[in-house]
Amino acid sequence: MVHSNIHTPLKLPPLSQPHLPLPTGFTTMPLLLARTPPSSLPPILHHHYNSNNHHLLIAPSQKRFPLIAGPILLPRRILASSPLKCASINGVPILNNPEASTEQVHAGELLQRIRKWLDFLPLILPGGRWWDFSDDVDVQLVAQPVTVWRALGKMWELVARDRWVIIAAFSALIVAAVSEISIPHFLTASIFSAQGADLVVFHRNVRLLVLLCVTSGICSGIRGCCFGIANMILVKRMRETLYSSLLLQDISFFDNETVGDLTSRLGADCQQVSRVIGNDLNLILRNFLQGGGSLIYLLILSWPLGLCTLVICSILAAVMLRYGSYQKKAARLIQEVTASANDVAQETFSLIRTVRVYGTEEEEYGRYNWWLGKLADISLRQSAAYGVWNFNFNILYHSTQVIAVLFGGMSILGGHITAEKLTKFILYSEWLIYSTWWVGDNISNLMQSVGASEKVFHLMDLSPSSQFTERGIKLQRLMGCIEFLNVSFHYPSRPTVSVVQHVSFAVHPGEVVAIVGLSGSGKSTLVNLLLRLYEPTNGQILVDDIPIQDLDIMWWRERIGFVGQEPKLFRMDISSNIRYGCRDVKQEDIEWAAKQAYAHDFISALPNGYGTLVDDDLLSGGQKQRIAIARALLRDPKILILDEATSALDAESEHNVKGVLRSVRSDSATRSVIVIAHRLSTIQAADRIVVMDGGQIVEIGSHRELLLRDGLYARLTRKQADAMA
Ligand SMILES: Nc1ncnc2c1ncn2[C@@H]1O[C@H](COP(=O)(O)OP(=O)(O)OP(=O)(O)O)[C@@H](O)[C@H]1O
Repeated sequence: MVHSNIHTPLKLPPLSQPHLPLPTGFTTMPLLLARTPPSSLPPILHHHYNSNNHHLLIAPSQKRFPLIAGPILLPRRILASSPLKCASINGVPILNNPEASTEQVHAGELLQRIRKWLDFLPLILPGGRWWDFSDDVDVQLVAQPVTVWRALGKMWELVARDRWVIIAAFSALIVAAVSEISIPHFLTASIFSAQGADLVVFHRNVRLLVLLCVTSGICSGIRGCCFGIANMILVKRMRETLYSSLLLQDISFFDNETVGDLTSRLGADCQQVSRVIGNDLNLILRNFLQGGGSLIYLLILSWPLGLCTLVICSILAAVMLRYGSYQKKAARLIQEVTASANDVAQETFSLIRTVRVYGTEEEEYGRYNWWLGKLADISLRQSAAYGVWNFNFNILYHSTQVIAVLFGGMSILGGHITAEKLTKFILYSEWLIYSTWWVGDNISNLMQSVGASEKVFHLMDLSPSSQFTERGIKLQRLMGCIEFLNVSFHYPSRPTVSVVQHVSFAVHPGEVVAIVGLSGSGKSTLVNLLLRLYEPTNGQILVDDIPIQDLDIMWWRERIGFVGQEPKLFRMDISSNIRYGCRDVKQEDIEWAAKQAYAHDFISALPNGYGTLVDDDLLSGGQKQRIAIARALLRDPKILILDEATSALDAESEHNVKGVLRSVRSDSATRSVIVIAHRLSTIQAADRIVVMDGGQIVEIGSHRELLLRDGLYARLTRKQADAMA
């Protein structure tokens, strides 16, 4: 009897969604399921999906494990050990056959396996689909492919300042290569002169041999050392250039990039590229010179034999080029997949508390493991390609030996060639083929490095944000008058969602203006625009009647004190955290700022006081806010922006801190303050309150005026009062 559970087709998650791990006991399922051709399965089916009632289990790749459609017989032991209740694949039911005997099941399994391998075989033949990376690695390759010449040109730009190292390295390389390639000639000549009892020639050859050995040894040492230095210079410059290029990007760039991905570019990708000069180019040139020298020597010795070897080497070169471009593609994918795996790890570790509290360690492991699987998948094909390449090399290498012995032997018998010449021929043909192999191997490594460099070069080439390149106005005296004039804005990453619409209001010098509104109404976005983290899409922001984009950005930001919603601390001591962004600050000033922010007492109670090393996790939310407030106050800013800056403080600390925010150190000056707060009780004393709703200003006035108007502000105040009651 056959039980079946037919369900509506399962909705498969899109490729970009996190991939859930297989439930326990299902790891072998894909192999067992491989039964019928994948006629009705869409290509995305190499994902597995797990919801409350369904388990959809699909082989990791349709291509390599040709899959299933139609009813599927599940062995009892799998059903027994699994949480499977019902299952279907694209609406096709998985059937459960509890009546099948163990022998039947085993025979079925064996048949399925044989069928699977038979299906699999044509795919792994040269040109088969198994080798193709295009349709089963769903990573986005953002960067345009880089040609080897362009990559080498970029690398040269980076090391050109220290060209003496490169020149020394190449000079040593040429001398060492010529010395090494001459050794077999004198070696053979010495042996045969000894055999011919020609003492003078023998001694001369031995002296030359010693000289060549010493020269090649010294030059190899210089070559290795200089290429190592060139490598170090290249990686250092590359990381410097990449890091500074990233630091100077617009904030919107970071909305689209992840931290894990960027750190992977700086780490793994730069390291991979570092091999280019020290290993790849060095060896390619050395072997190219030696191979070229051997070929000329062979053609001089015997041109028919030399031509035969040349033909074999040309075939080897053709295989090598194909292999090299395959490796380049694989390397490119490996870098992308590694970056994605890093991304997952970085996200998990930075949110480890959330992971622990929600007990999602297994899911996170599954997510990371999914990328590792992809990595292994690509590396597997890379290794297989290496095996095929080695196979070709071996065949071709031994063919030269056979040809040399066959034709050479016949020539000796015919008296056309001497035994000494044939020995030299075999030695040099071996050298030639090995050089070709090495050149091939190194070219493929070079291709891999170039493949890895694509995203790095793409990022290095990004122009810095115009904010850093344009010089703006520095005002003699800043009054602190800010005016938003019909400002509208949408985030570059969401061009269709207008976050701020036609906003107009002013903050006069010395005024405290509060911005309130429901969550997501655009309050922080207004602050982002004022800090010029983004530019308005419409309208203007004026500072003392000057458009904000005409001001020098560094000058402008130095005059603003900003405390954000969740202040972050650097992994430095507390003094350095407070001093962050301020130059020439004395310890007394730091302590003054800490006292103003009511942070001095708790800092003094720490084991090392102001010298205590902190990071983002070591202090409470309120303590971090107080340090951030001290940081802002230390600048004695003309404009102070507080975005929920006191939300984590207790009522007493908040009251105390609020008192000092308005006061400035220099008595003659005033400070304009913009406060964003959800706790409406904290902004009642503001000179004006701007009420936002859905990206628009709906009310402006003092606390009393707004209560009398009985609009959104009055409603929000009443609701908060009710909640407190
Ligand atoms: N970097 C960003 N990229 C795209 N959209 C964003 C970005 N930052 C914020 N948004 C969107 O802009 C809208 C307004 O966000 P904003 O942070 O300004 O609201 P808010 O009023 O400050 O909210 P809250 O009171 O919760 O802090 C929200 O819909 C948010 O999803």
